[in-house]
Amino acid sequence: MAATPDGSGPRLSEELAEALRTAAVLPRLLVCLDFDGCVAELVADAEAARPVPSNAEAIEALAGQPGVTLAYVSGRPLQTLRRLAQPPSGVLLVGSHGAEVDLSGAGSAAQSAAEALELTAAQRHARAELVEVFESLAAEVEGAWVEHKPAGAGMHVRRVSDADVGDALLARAEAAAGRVEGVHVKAGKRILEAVVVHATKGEAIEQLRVHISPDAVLFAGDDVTDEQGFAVLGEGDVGVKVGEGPTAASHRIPAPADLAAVLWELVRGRDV
Ligand SMILES: O=P(O)(O)OC[C@H]1O[C@H](O[C@H]2O[C@H](CO)[C@@H](O)[C@H](O)[C@H]2O)[C@H](O)[C@@H](O)[C@@H]1O
Repeated sequence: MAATPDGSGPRLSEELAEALRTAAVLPRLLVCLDFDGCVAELVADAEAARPVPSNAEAIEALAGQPGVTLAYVSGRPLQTLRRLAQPPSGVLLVGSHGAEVDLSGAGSAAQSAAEALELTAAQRHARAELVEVFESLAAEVEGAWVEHKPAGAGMHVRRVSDADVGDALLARAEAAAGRVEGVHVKAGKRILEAVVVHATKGEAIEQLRVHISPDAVLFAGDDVTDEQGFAVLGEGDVGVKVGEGPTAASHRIPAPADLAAVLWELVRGRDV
């Protein structure tokens, strides 16, 4: 059953509901959301990922609240994030784990080429080498594919039928990326990303905090890279880990379908 504006549907822990009610009444609230595995379910075809409909509805409602700023903080390239998430206007966008930022709040409206990530000659060279090496490794394993990203490349193995074969490919990709100068590696869910620009979700959230000056920050995410986001949260902030696994987040919900209940709790809290 999907979460609804009146609070029926999935139930949150009392601790999380209380933390949300406390945050909801503050004058300025910054709500940062990871995309894949948080707003959208994880799917085999990365291009098919879309917000869970009840999450999209709650995001629309929360984004329209005075004093609330919503931001997607994602590993997706900015343009892909905009196309797949279809954010309402006013929503800020952070892509490529923080390497790409759109603070215009233009929502899903198309942006100019001016926002393209600028790489140095050395970074361009390293990125090209990464893409080439990853493509040749992926060609050896059925189902593996390489996502070409502005700051690097991602080796995907979700479609590799044998998990051990996928894991072995991720290990080979990590070793190969380690041999390319200036490359940072990020492990994710059935993906190994290698990037030529240093950026973390923690730094991105701190940048948004300076930009917005909120009284509290909520960050929800599901992946290993989201832990750097949870790490920069402080007293009065709310961290929500989606799904299982170790986390520094103070609260947890079982799945992306439960995120709407979190967002509606904030909407209701601001209405009182
Ligand atoms: O920070 P996020 O918004 O969570 O983005 C992280 C990566 O998400 C995408 O990959 C993941 O989702 C895919 C679609 O569900 C799934 O097929 C894949 O296995 C996951 O790792 C995306 O493709 C990456 O570029 C993002 O960095």
